[in-house]
Amino acid sequence: MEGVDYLADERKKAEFDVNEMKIVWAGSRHNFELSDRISKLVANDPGFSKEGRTMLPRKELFKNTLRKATYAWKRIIELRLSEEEAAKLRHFVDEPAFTDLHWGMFIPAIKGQGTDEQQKKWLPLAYKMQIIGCYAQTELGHGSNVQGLETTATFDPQTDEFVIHSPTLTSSKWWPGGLGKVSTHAVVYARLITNGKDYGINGFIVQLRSLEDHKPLPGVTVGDIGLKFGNGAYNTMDNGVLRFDHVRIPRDQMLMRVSQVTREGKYVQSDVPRQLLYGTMVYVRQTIVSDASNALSRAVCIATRYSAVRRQFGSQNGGQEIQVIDYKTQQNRLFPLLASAYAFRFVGEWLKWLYTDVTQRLQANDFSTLPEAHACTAGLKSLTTTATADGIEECRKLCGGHGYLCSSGLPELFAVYVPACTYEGDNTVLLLQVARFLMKTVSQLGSGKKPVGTIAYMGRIEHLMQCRSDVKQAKDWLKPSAVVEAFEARAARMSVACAQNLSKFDNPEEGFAELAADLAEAAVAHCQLIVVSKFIEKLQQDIPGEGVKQQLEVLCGIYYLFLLHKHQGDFLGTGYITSKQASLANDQLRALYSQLRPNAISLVDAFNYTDHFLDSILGRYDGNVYPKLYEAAWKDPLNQSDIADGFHEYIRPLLKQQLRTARL
Ligand SMILES: CCCCCCCCCCCCCCCC(=O)SCCNC(=O)CCNC(=O)[C@H](O)C(C)(C)COP(=O)(O)OP(=O)(O)OC[C@H]1O[C@@H](n2cnc3c(N)ncnc32)[C@H](O)[C@@H]1OP(=O)(O)O
Ligand SMILES: Cc1cc2nc3c(=O)[nH]c(=O)nc-3n(C[C@H](O)[C@H](O)[C@H](O)COP(=O)(O)OP(=O)(O)OC[C@H]3O[C@@H](n4cnc5c(N)ncnc54)[C@H](O)[C@@H]3O)c2cc1C
Repeated sequence: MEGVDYLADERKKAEFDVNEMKIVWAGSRHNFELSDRISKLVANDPGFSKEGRTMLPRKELFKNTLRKATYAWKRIIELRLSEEEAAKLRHFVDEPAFTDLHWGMFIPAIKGQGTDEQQKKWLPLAYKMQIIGCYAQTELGHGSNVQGLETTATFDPQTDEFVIHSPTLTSSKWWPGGLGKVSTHAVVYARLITNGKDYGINGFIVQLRSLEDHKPLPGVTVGDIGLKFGNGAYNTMDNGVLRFDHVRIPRDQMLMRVSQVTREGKYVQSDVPRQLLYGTMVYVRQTIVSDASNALSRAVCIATRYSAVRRQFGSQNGGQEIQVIDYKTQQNRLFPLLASAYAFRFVGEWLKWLYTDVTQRLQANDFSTLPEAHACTAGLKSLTTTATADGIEECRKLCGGHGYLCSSGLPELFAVYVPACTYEGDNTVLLLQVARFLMKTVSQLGSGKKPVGTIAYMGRIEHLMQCRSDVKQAKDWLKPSAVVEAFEARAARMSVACAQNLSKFDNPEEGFAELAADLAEAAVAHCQLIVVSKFIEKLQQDIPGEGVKQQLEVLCGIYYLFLLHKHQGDFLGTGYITSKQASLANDQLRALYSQLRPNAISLVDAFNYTDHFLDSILGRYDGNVYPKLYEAAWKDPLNQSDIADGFHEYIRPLLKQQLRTARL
């Protein structure tokens, strides 16, 4: 029945002010009002309908994305939206498109690595979308190993130009989003060669297509790399292949903030560290961490609502069966994901602050916090995307058979999200970057250099190596100091153990390679400590709204106790807790699940998602699942006729043959 709220009883159980929680989730009242207004604007505009998206063949799907992206731009201009509003609008349109890379990587690369003059020349064109750009770094042969890229940019002093060339098959650019069919320009990463010397990787702005007829320029070969995982999903994006045959560009299209080539061909390294070349990746990793909570909360919202609607077993005296959300096993799989969505939200907020801080310092030529910013963005990108991709898949399973239907929204969400574990740095490769940072920190302990920021706990290494948990009863696990010390001691001990093992090798690089799996685990422990600490710090702020802080305390407890339970081996193995204390943690975790249960639906309502954005029958706000699933099935193209296409060619002859066989 339309208009009935099947989840109304659940909503009545809430023990907190949902509207205030919406503001906490959004980060501020301003952010809430912005998201609320723009998400409704998109949801109410038929131009942004998602109807039938997963059924479209690739060419139509892609054209539909072009239409939507152009329509979004038209609305942005008509409504005179600010940059912030426009970004929100693209987010709620919810379809990966070339515009993600244009706004998310091409423009930031020019901003971060271009000189003032280069920014003045290129940014206005890009802001008006008079040129469309992408970020062309990865090649067929190398992605993670950026220093191994093979494309060359050789300076020709005769003409004051760079010659961009793809010398081998493996040097073909491969993967850049927006490259295949749309971009007119790219920031291309290539080996800078001048006076016969190779100075390593640098960025260059290269025009790829004519601004008149969109044909590839002479010497440029460009196309799409082919169909990717999942129906619809990331296939709305034209990830591309690109080859250069001695393509010439003016010298001033080398991005020259980090290093320059003079008119005479002299290479000049400015006092800016070379690592700034990787700055766009630091920026995007930070945005990916914020985005993880968006994706995970979507999946959790769907699975939580459906778990309250769905009933199986346990009917007594002809009464209703049990809501599957009341099974402790369901809670043990679902509630930690709900808690993780909130945890990632807050750590994302903090990371944004850290990134803004490091950017301001860089502008003032203070590069001291760059290594920590790199370690935090790399590590948290790895941690949150791995947990989110796994979490979306778990939510699909939590929805049983119906979760496997595209109309649940979960298969597409998973297919769109899962490459986040690979793009912008493979998650294992990134953990090893964190491990290098940790090993460097441990090796410098005692040198007088005081560890600061997220690594400050290492400054108390002597205490952390020998302290023991003083938890005596389950509720002691609710004390923030007990928890932070547990996570600090675990991370510190795992790092020190790795450092001790490394010191047994004559060649440190050989040791690092041999111990890589242990090092990655130490990096995970360090990153989990960051997330837990930032959640606890959030709770120390003044949080208005009846019951809001209490709910966040429950979520925070579930987040860290679930981690403690899952990684019990680390905590026990490093000797910080006893098995009795581990078991008390588990008792407390179960108690928290019971506290969360009546609030579960309202906690996902606090995400404030429209049905358009969720795009899930199982996650509908009103819980009206069964009639809508039934209705949707009949919209499948297979159901356009009672008799299937192909009946006369294939089914009928088969049946006839069986008839003949039967007669024999
Ligand atoms: C449904 C709706 C859809 C919308 C939703 C939108 C979502 C949002 C869109 C996203 C859409 C996808 C967009 C994908 C776009 C790509 O995927 S672009 C390509 C990204 N590629 C990568 O990330 C490659 C990964 N590899 C790397 O980052 C580096 O090469 C590695 C692994 C760090 C190795 O670097 P290396 O220089 O070879 O080696 P290393 O000696 O380890 O490092 C040298 C020094 O630099 C430092 N360093 C390394 N990296 C950095 C750095 N980044 N910063 C600072 N220092 C660094 C090291 O710490 C080291 O320092 P020291 O110890 O010497 O002091
Ligand atoms: C959907 C999508 C969009 C993308 N968009 C862009 C884009 O816009 N622009 C762009 O330039 N690129 C883009 N990429 C490319 C992406 O950045 C790379 O694929 C990514 O950086 C991983 O590199 P790789 O493919 O070389 O993986 P590989 O490094 O080949 O990884 C293969 C395996 O080897 C392991 N491995 C590699 N090195 C090490 C090591 N040192 N130690 C231990 N294990 C290791 C990895 O963990 C992994 O399991 C995109 C990729 C995808 C999937």
